[in-house]
Amino acid sequence: MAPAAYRKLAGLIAATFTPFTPQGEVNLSVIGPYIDYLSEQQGVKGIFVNGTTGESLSLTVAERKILTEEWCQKAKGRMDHVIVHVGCMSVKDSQDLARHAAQTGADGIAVIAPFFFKPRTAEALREFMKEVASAAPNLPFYYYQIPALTGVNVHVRDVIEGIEKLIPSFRGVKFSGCDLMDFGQCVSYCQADWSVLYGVDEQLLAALAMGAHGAVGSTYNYIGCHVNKLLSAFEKGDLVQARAIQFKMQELLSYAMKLGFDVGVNKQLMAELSGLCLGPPRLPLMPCPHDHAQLIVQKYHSLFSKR
Ligand SMILES: CC(=O)N[C@H](C=O)[C@@H](O)[C@H](O)[C@H](O)CO
Ligand SMILES: CC(=O)C(=O)O
Repeated sequence: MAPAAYRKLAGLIAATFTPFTPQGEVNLSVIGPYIDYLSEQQGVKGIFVNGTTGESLSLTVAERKILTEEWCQKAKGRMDHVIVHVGCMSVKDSQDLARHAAQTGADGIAVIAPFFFKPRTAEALREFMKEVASAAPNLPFYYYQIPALTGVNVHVRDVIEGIEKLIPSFRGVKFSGCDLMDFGQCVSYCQADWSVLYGVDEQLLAALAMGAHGAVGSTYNYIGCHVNKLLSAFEKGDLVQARAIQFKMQELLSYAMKLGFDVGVNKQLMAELSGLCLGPPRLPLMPCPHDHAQLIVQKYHSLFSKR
């Protein structure tokens, strides 16, 4: 049964960073200003919290809960969607987080595949997700495929086969892989109220051509305003303009990747561009040296003139 307030996910969704104090504790006070920044400076109206970018697998369950509460509360009336990632290695922890997200008023939940004991088949993965979804049966549920990090490479098209019968709250996929054939097959299979969202920011345009309904990614935290222009150019059929923006994103990211680009560097980049105090990443990620982030900031400004 679809919840009364269900709105199909679309457009740009920023995968948020988790703010820490300089000592490495969760810093809730940054979340209000963070939402202001996304909404006012980037024109971003959706957030995906406690995901990869949010270092969720390095957080405790208790930390994930207080973060969910703060993001949901501060997003009220400001964001169209708050999706909470609740994936854990333990199905019990995931259920606990799913239940909590429902009580907190999240608009949806997502899970990655567990990756210590990996599901070896689509069926095992579906069963895991069914258990999690059943703890929050009225909350839209999304599968989050990110094979580069989980090592779970089951085709998403196989995962979603008949999934609506097993998980009535299933509403789509966040696809952070590069296999555009699998992606296209998901779009082609998906039901009218599902969303298939793409998560490899540097090749979003290809996924839009394949029918993506929207995008979830880390870079929309700081290039959301430009990528919104990419989306409208694509909608108008102006591929030349859409490509020009995509190529700039690619230039920024390939430059960053050559220097070394992980969530710690990405977090520092966001901090420098937004002025928000996001603090260091948590171990095993290492803090990003200031001059490293500065080089990427300079590249950003040379590619995207300030608005
Ligand atoms: C591995 C990873 O973090 N993927 C993110 C989303 O899933 C992306 O948003 C990337 O950060 C982005 O595409 C830059 O490579
Ligand atoms: C990028 C993304 O979606 C995540 O951080 O989970």
